[in-house]
Amino acid sequence: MSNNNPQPVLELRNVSVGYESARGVVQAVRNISLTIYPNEIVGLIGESGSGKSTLANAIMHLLRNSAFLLGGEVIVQGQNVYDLNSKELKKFRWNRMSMVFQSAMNALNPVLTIEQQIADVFKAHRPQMSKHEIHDKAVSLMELVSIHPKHLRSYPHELSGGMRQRVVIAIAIALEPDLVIMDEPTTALDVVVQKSILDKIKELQKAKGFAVLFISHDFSLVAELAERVAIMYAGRLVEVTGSKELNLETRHHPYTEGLLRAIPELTAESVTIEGIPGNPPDLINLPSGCAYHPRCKYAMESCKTVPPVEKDVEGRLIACHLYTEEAVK
Ligand SMILES: Nc1ncnc2c1ncn2[C@@H]1O[C@H](COP(=O)(O)OP(=O)(O)OP(=O)(O)O)[C@@H](O)[C@H]1O
Ligand code: NI
Repeated sequence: MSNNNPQPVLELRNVSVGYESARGVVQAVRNISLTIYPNEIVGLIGESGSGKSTLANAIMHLLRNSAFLLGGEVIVQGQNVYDLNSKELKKFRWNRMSMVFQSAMNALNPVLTIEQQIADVFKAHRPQMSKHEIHDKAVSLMELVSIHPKHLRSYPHELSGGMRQRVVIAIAIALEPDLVIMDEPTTALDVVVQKSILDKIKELQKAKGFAVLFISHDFSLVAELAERVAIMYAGRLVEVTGSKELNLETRHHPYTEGLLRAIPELTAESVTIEGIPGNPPDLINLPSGCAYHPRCKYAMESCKTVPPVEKDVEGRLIACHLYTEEAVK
């Protein structure tokens, strides 16, 4: 890697997260390392339960209740997030990094107008701003996400799902953070609205220059939006690839390949969905070796015993014995 690479916006170094449970510690995130540079949109995908939201909460230092950081470092703009005290953390969040939570559009406060909810962000983080300045900011934020400013006086229930989601995105970028994590921001919306929100995210990202970690379980959506895609299985990253390479002509991790085969082929005359046989594993009792081996059609002896480490395969990072020298021998 060259020396003139800019400082990463986000650096995850061997991040692991656990949940205390009656059955023991559920290790939902295992040893994840990932770097995101300024202006990048990186997708994070994986089946339900693979640990995507847990990782997002860990980045925001918002692990709650039974969840805790088991190990590793989260570095945002050069700052280790876990070195901040709670006062510093409050400042850091929303100013430097923000998050659009899973089903956030239903989390807007039903008894406050949109303007009150936008204003709350500025009141909390920019106490020196006057009411007039805050109002002007609220108007320009609404314009930024293409909602008529008259809706500042509306209550959430008076807006469509797509508009509410735009409001939530406006709030997330209100303080111009460097990193915005979006956890399934379009899942509950119909395809047309989804598309318009994706276009809006791209447009805002270009205009404001923040980096995005975009979480989804929809491969085609992520491939369209992100330049790079990280694929998660049972708490681990199994592959990090350029989205242009997300096709079956390129060699991938078998899990990535399975996900790609599961996408309906829209260009073909008939729609075929292969799907991946088997179920996601029990995180307390993970299969030995590579956690994917019981579902993998290429599984070899070594896959049952030796956990694969990430290897550079033609510019992609893949953790699979198919690509390690040991297996090639
Ligand atoms: N409070 C909890 N206690 C114990 N285990 C939990 C708890 N919350 C989540 N988990 C475990 O952590 C794993 C990861 O959950 P997480 O919500 O991060 O997955 P996800 O990839 O975001 O899934 P989805 O696509 O459904 O949002 C789950 O498989 C679940 O078993
Ligand atoms: Ni989730």
